[in-house]
Amino acid sequence: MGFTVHLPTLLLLSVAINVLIGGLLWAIFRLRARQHCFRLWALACVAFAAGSLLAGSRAFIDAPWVTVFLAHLFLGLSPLLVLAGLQRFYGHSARKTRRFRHGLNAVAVGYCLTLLFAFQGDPLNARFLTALLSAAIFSVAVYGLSKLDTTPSLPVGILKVLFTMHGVLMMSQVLVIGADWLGINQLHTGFGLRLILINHILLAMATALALPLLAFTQSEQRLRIMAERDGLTGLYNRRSLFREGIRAFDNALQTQSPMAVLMMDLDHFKQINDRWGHAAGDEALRFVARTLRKELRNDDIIGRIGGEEFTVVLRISAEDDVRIITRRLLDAIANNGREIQGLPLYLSASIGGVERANRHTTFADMMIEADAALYNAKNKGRNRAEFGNLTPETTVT
Ligand SMILES: Nc1nc2c(ncn2[C@@H]2O[C@H](COP(=O)(O)OP(=O)(O)OP(=O)(O)O)[C@@H](O)[C@H]2O)c(=O)[nH]1
Repeated sequence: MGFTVHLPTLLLLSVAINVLIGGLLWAIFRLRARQHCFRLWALACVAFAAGSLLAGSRAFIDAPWVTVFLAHLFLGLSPLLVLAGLQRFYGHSARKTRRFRHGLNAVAVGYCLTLLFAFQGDPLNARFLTALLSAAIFSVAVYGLSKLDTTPSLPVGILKVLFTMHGVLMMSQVLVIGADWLGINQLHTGFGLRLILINHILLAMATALALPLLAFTQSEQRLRIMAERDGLTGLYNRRSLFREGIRAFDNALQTQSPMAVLMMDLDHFKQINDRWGHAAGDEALRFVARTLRKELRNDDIIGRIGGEEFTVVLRISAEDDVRIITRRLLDAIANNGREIQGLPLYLSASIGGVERANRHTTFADMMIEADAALYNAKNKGRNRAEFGNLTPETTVT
């Protein structure tokens, strides 16, 4: 049983879908504080739809300037606009952006001029050029995406696959036409190109759908980060620190493994704010967050649970000595926090620590004890650590 696709139907479907997605992207552009990548992607969809429509009307209109030249102008412009949108979306530095935009403008003008001189009414010439340009653009896009160290990774992965397929398809088109010109084509050129065109239309639709997905997953992730993280330091906020702490506690309880909680409070922080201003205080808080990240392991849970109050949940092993870790933290803060951004802040902190023991039935029990130990450390003169009850019979070994 032969498989046939009615090309005009597919073409019309692609035009309709691209116009619809273009409209959706334009609406996102209007809604999202005029984020320009969406306008560029909307225009890319419309350019693709216009190009497809003009190219498809070749059967009815005998005007190569419209059905070949103009059609391919739109079809070539479409991937350029997608690339320009991606560049805007990931927002590089102003200088890089300017250079990139000049580069894209130069490629667009070069493409128009080459098309103008080369097409000579022959659709194959125009297809060859557009395919060559598209293959190059998709390769640049894949290269750019793979250089990005960004999340969410799923839509980026989808786009990379789609762009790679686009690139390979466009290169096949170049090769099929090239082979035909050289007279070494074993395939029926019309059939080969038709197959490529069908795949290209399907891929263009998939790409148009993947672009809003990229945007929505990114904003969803931003919202999650805003809900979970402390805006000033990027550490866990109070709520997520408790959530992660409870998870770690339950896990340690189940596996009967040790863990520790450290509650840290900066000393005389009010004086720093009063003397050097709130901005210097904020900088000091960021410095403490950086220090904690640097001194602790990646799987330790670090949060800012109040103004100048931090909490760390340590997943320790039996060999780890919490006192040594705690001393290291206090020393790092006191030694490196003498001067922050040229200001003599002389930061120091106090820590209340506790190791999980059989008397703890919940994470909150550990937090209460750590808090009491912190209170103790403050009372005993600050810049020191005090620990909860660590008697051998109650401590997990
Ligand atoms: N810059 C800055 N200051 C903050 C922030 N959150 C809380 N603070 C300040 O932190 C200070 C905390 O002061 P206190 O609770 O009196 O504690 P302290 O001065 O550190 O004294 P001790 O803890 O007893 O050593 C207050 O002045 C708050 O305004 C913040 O996000 N940024």
